[in-house]
Amino acid sequence: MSAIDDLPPLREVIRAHGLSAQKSLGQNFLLDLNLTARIARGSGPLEGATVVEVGPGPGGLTRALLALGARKVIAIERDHRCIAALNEIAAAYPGRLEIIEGDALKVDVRPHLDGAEARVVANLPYNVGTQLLVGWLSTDPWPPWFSSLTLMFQREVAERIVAGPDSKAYGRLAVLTGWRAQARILFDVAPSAFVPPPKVTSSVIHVVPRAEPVPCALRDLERVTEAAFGQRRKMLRQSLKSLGVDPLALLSETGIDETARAEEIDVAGFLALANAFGRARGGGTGDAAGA
Ligand SMILES: C[S@@+](CC[C@H](N)C(=O)[O-])C[C@H]1O[C@@H](n2cnc3c(N)ncnc32)[C@H](O)[C@@H]1O
Repeated sequence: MSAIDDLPPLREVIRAHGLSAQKSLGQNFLLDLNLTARIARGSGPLEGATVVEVGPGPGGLTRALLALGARKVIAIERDHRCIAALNEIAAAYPGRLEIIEGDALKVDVRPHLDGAEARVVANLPYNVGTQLLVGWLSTDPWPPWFSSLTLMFQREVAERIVAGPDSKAYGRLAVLTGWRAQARILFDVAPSAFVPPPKVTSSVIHVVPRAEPVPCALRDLERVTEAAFGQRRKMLRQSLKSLGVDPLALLSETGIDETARAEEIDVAGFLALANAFGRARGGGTGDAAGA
C-alpha cells in the first residue's frame, strides 16, 4: 500500500481544517487525484526529482508529486490554515516534504535546494501567477536554478505565454518567454475540476529554459517591448519614439521595416532591437543581468 492510501480524502481534509476557499488568495482547489497525477506527470518522470511547489493548499498536487516518486517536494504556502493539513502529508512521507510558510513572491528557494536540480510544478494562484512566471524568467544568473516549470494558468494567460507573432495574444509576456525558454500548452482543465469552479477554462503549460539565450540586457528588452506593445496599433517608427533615441536608426540598424507593427516582429527581432537600443543609450550589450 502506498502512503497516499493512508491519507484521508481531500474533501475530508478541507472540512477538518476549515479550508474554505478564499478568493483573495486565488484559491481554487483540485480534489481529483487522477488530474493532479496528470499534472505532476506533465513535468516528466518524477523518480528522484526535487520539486518546488507554489501554493500547495490542502495538498492534492503535493500528494501526487510524492506518490509518483519525487525525492523531495519543497512547498511554499501563504495560507497558515493549510499548514496543519500539509504537515499530515509530511508525516506520511518522512523527510520528503519541506513546508515553507510564506509569500512565494518573497521567498528565495535557492538555499533550500542544497544544489540539487529542481523543477517547479504548481497550480498557481491566478492573482500572482504571471508575476511569479516573470520573476522566474528574469532570474539572474542564467541558466536558472530550475530545469522546467509546469504551471496551471487561466487559458487566456497560457495563450499569451506561448503565443507567436501575428496573433492577438502575442505581446511582452510571449517575447520574454520566447527569449529565455520554450513553452507549450500541455492540456486544458475545465472549470468543473476545481473547488470552487473558476469562471474560465485553465491550461497546464510546460516551460523549459534555453541553455544559451541570445545575450541581451533584460531591462533593454523590457523597455523596447513596453514601447512597441504599449502602442501596438502604431508603426514601430512611431511607437519606439518613447524610448528617447532615434527609432529610425534602431530600425535601419536591425533591418526591420519602419512601417512594421509590434505584432509582426518575432523574438529575434525584438532582441536585435533591444541590443541596438542598449548601444544607442550607451549601455553594453549582452548584459543579461538587466542592469
Ligand atoms: C489555485 S490554489 C491551488 C491549491 C492546490 N495546489 C491545488 O491544486 O488544489 C493556489 C494556492 O496558492 C496559495 N497562495 C496564494 N498566494 C500565494 C503566495 N503569494 N505565495 C504562496 N502561496 C500562495 C493559496 O493559498 C492556494 O493554496
